[in-house]
Amino acid sequence: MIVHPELRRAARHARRPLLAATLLQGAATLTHLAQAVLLAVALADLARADTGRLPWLLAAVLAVVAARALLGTWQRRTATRAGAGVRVALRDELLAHLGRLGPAHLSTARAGAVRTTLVDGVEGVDVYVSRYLPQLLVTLTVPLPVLAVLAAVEPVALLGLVPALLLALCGPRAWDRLLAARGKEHWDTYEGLGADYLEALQGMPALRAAGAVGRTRGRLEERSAALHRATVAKLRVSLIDTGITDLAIQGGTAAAALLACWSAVTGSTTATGTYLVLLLASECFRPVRDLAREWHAGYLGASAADGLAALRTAEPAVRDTGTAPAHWPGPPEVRFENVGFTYGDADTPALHGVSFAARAGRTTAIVGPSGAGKSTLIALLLRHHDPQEGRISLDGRRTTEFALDSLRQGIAVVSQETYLFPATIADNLRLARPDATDDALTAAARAAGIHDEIAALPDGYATVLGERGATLSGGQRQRLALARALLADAPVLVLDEATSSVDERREADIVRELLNAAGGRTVLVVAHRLAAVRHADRIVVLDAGRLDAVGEHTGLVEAGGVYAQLAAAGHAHRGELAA
Ligand SMILES: Nc1ncnc2c1ncn2[C@@H]1O[C@H](COP(=O)(O)OP(=O)(O)OP(=O)(O)O)[C@@H](O)[C@H]1O
Repeated sequence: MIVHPELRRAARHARRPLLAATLLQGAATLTHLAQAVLLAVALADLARADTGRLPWLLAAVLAVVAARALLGTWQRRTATRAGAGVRVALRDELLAHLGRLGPAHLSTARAGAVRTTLVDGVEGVDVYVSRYLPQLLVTLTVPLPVLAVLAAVEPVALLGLVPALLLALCGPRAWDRLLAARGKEHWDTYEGLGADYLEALQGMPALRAAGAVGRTRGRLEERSAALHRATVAKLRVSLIDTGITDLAIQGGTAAAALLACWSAVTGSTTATGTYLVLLLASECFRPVRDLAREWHAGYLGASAADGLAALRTAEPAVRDTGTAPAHWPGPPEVRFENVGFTYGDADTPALHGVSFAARAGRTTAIVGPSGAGKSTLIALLLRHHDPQEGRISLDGRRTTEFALDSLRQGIAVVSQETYLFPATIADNLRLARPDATDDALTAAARAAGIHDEIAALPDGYATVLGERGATLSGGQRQRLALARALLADAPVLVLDEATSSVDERREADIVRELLNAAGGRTVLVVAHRLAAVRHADRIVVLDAGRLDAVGEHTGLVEAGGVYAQLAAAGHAHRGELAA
């Protein structure tokens, strides 16, 4: 008997169709009982050589069989609807929660494992709800009225049936804990294997470059073998479960038959009573047999239940308690005041006492050596985390006061990692604004310096991109992502290493064009290469999590601090490349 609080909770999403499916299942089971009663009466008549009622009885049996076929079809349809309802509601709920968890969650959880839970885990719950649960409810209720009928006909038959029923239903419970542990082990291995495969596929270029494809294949084979072992271990325990149930069913039916025969021999029961006991004894166990048949369906859902519960109850890194809409009359000023932040159990803070303002409608560049805290600053602005010290505000209002969705919609981000979906270029652009006109698409693409290349493609904006935008070069993908951000028309635009895949001269041009196109927005540009930021209205220099300086290009170079070192390193690098 497989029950899990998470599965009970999921079933609530489709209470009505589930109730209907259970009632129909019960009705279909009752047709077996009716059939048994009719056949018992017919056999008793035959034994007495009384054939007067026989045609009617046989016609009634046929009607019952037809009714069962109808009820069965109706039940399957209703159960499928219940399962689909649960599946859709559960996925909606989990996806909405994943949205609240944000990218911070995926920096600790493995994407492949989350995918397995969302796809296979939810499918498992669907099957549990649509097949196992109705049968479980029927199994717990139907044998009781059958036993009551048998008690009226031949009470002595209960001596064989009741202990056997109790053994069939309660015996396997002794193994429940072990079975649950094996199920969890199996699910964890399955989830891990899914994550391994996804990471191996996504990281194939890096694995090839490092000559590690063979080693990875070996590891995946080991993981597959571990999954096989977990499956066999699970099946071994389940065989004990099935064995006990079968033993009880066979033993109970045989005992009831023997007792019925004994009653017939001693003459304490009528012929009809004896046939009734013989046929109903078997029907008494039918729901238990049917439940055993659906066991696998139930087990799949139960194995996934812990993973689903973990994902559903995962705590987001930030609380969405703000209510203010992120709408401003003009582009807002973004202000960081004494911001301090330390990741999880890191020893040193990623940011410490950082204060500066990105002026409204202007471009502010954030530069600094690797690990200086630039990306962390942007993550805090987007509230992927909240700072432990200080405050970040937009036009004087703390980021925590805005509704999270609204805040994130108000800030368009183009990061180093662009994601393009396997769809047309136009569809990828319209992700940002579904109602954008073709002219708006072209204008954004022009500003991002990608229009001419799109127009030169045989299908232009209707070109279908490969998986993760694979049919475009890295630089083209980044510029397409830039166009998408421009189209979003958010008052704040963040370019986080957004042009790092573009060559340096092109980068400076694109950034200049972009800043023209982004006119009227507050822009924050994070870049390694200073060519991309030298024309910014203001440059913020970070070093090891602290603010080193704020100024504009010439002044900062003359001041001779970290910025001047970065500029010198850039010159040296260009020199090396030219040599
Ligand atoms: N998810 C994380 N968990 C723990 N520490 C982190 C995490 N992300 C960044 N850090 C640490 O925080 C510090 C700042 O990192 P951050 O990525 O913000 O720097 P950055 O200036 O953007 O670097 P880069 O230019 O190399 O991208 C670094 O010491 C880094 O190791």
